[in-house]
Amino acid sequence: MLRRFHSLPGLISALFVLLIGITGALLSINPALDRFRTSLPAGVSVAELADRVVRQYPGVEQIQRTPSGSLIVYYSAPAGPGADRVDPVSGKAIAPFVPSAYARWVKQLHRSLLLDTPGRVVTGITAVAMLVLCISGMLLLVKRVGGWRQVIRPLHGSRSQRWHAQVGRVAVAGLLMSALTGMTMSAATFGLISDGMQAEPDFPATTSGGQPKPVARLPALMAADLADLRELVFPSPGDLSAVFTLRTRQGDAYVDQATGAALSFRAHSGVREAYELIYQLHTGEGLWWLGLLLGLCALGAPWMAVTGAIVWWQRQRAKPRIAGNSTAQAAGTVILVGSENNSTWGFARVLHDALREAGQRVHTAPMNQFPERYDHARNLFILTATYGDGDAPASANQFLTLLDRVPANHATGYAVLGFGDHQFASFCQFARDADAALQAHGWRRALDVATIDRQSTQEFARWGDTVGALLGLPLKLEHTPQHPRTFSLCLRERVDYGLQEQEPTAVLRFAAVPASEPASLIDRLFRRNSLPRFDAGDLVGVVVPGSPMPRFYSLASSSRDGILEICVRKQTGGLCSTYLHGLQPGDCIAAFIQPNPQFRPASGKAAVILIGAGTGIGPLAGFIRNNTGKHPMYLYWGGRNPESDFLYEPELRNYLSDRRLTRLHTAFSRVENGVRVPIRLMEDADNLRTLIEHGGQVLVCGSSAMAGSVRLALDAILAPRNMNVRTLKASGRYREDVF
Ligand SMILES: Cc1cc2nc3c(=O)[nH]c(=O)nc-3n(C[C@H](O)[C@H](O)[C@H](O)COP(=O)(O)O)c2cc1C
Repeated sequence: MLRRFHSLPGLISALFVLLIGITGALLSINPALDRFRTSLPAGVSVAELADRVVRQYPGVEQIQRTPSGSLIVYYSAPAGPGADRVDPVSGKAIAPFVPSAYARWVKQLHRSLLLDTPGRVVTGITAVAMLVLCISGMLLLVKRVGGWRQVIRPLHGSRSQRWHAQVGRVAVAGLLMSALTGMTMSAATFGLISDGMQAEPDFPATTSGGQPKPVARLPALMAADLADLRELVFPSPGDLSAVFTLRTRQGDAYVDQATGAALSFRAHSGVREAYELIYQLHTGEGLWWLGLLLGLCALGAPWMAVTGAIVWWQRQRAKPRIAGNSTAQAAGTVILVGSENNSTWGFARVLHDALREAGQRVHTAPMNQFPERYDHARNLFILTATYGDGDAPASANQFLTLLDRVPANHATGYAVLGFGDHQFASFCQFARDADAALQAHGWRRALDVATIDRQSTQEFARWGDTVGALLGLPLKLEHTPQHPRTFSLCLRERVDYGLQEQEPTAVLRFAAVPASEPASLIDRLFRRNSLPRFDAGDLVGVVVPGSPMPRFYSLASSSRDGILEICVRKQTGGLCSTYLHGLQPGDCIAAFIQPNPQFRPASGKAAVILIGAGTGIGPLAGFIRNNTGKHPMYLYWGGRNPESDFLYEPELRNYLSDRRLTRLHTAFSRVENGVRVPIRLMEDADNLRTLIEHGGQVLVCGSSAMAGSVRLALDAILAPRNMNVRTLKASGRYREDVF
């Protein structure tokens, strides 16, 4: 919803935002140029200046001071009227004042797109759109990084996404100010609000009518400081009843040319002063440095418009395409999909097409778009993946809440198909939860919940047969999933552990270029052959030759480290771990990155408690390596034997000495009086309780059995403070990467 609120006004106004941003940036240079062309002497009165000007220009009609300090004299001379920029010290001409046609054109383009009133309406609306974009963009960013405190953290996502958000968070303050002030100025132009400019002083009913005094001796002009001057209009020569019009920062007055008295004076109203401040904050006039800052921010606007459009386009292209999708109301069958990385959509599309071929009207949508009404639906199929430790994937994270709002339809029979991986303890847990919730809400179950392990083509085809039998249709569901485009990784280095314990474990470090071929200058310049962007805690999908299913490993490095590092234990009969353990430096593999953004240490001063066992140390070591800010980090790690499988031992010692790691607690099980991680946690219970009470975050990585016993230990540790793992999880302070 928030994203739509951001992208819709963004797409509609992109062209205008682009134009107004560029012209705004160009205009922002003028106050600075103006400021550096003139410097006003201090302590000079308007009378002194007027006197100097009159000496040089006997036919002076008006002296104007621009907000940036330039003095313009308008005069009449025998050769005709003219205007000069003058030196305030001598009153002499610096140069003829010829307003730049180019600057005027840019200003008109900025204000009205050269279209007069309709153009002004459009620029006013664009200012409103910019305001909406700034606010919604900021909220989206906060949501994406996981809170206001995290907004300055490095960003993830595609290059355009990162650049869009990167520039956005720098420019947002300036753009917000320009949008707000621009909106106010537009509203004043159309008379929707007052700018306070209408209030003129009353024209004096009578004047002294005496002989004019020299301008240098007129008290009202002597009392006015040049720094406050806006405009001085001279009386027509020879007209004894005429007066000077003096406009200053404080207000406007008429001045008797014989006595020099201010005949009437009207101070500027609060509204006018506010409007002038808004004008200044928008244009930077009189505040050249602000003008330049706003100009830089305004340059961000076209950048945001272009990158925003690219991000939108990429998202559209990535959206699963479902041909012949009926509306929810018209459809006889509804398919709802819960997916994080889109592979479940491929299965849903096959089911959708097969049902359509069998003559059904089918509506397929994400689970988060659970329609409130289906008038004709007799079948509801839910195909969903599971993430985290039994949690909902992104496109289904609202489903259980939505279920409370949608009344059960007894004419509709439902069937849930879960997609998951048996390596995870909570295999297809979210599918089971969705099934249980539907039943609890009174929906009619047509088929028992079924599960698909690792996107198995055969299991899906078998489920298709069951569905076909249920519907009385000849359904043939054939789908072989495609994994994302892979890139090549070549092994640079390996460090072997665990041989003594018959538990071979290796830290494998890969680079994008084979070790034998150093990257060429061209490659380096264009980042060819470089690693894609990833962070410690993300996953790498390794594709074993001849196996259709990739295997995932948690990353122990970030792409900034220049290597891709994983920690792999050789499993008995494990296809991928055997393949990886067989690699020698120089050997290359095919792989792809799967982001896992929720498994990250929070920024800030609160402690990060890292808990792991075995190869679970991988991402945790990566987090510590990146902790260059030396935030408090505590590691509790369990292995078998310190002699043979103390993974990352030298690195951890270095991290302790340079304070990237605050404290290390190890637990070895295959030594005399061996212990496991939960025991170490219990021994350090007081400290852990205090750290967590003060906002500490817990990140756990390891086997599901270890994660289960860690949960139990922490529940016991936190019980005296009425806290538990469940509440920490709900507030995002307890994250697990479990295998
Ligand atoms: C980080 C991560 C966590 C996962 N957690 C679970 C889990 O707890 N239980 C499970 O059965 N499968 C889990 N899986 C496996 C996915 O549910 C499975 O690969 C699914 O087919 C992905 O579907 P999708 O591409 O549509 O998101 C996880 C996968 C990843 C990458």
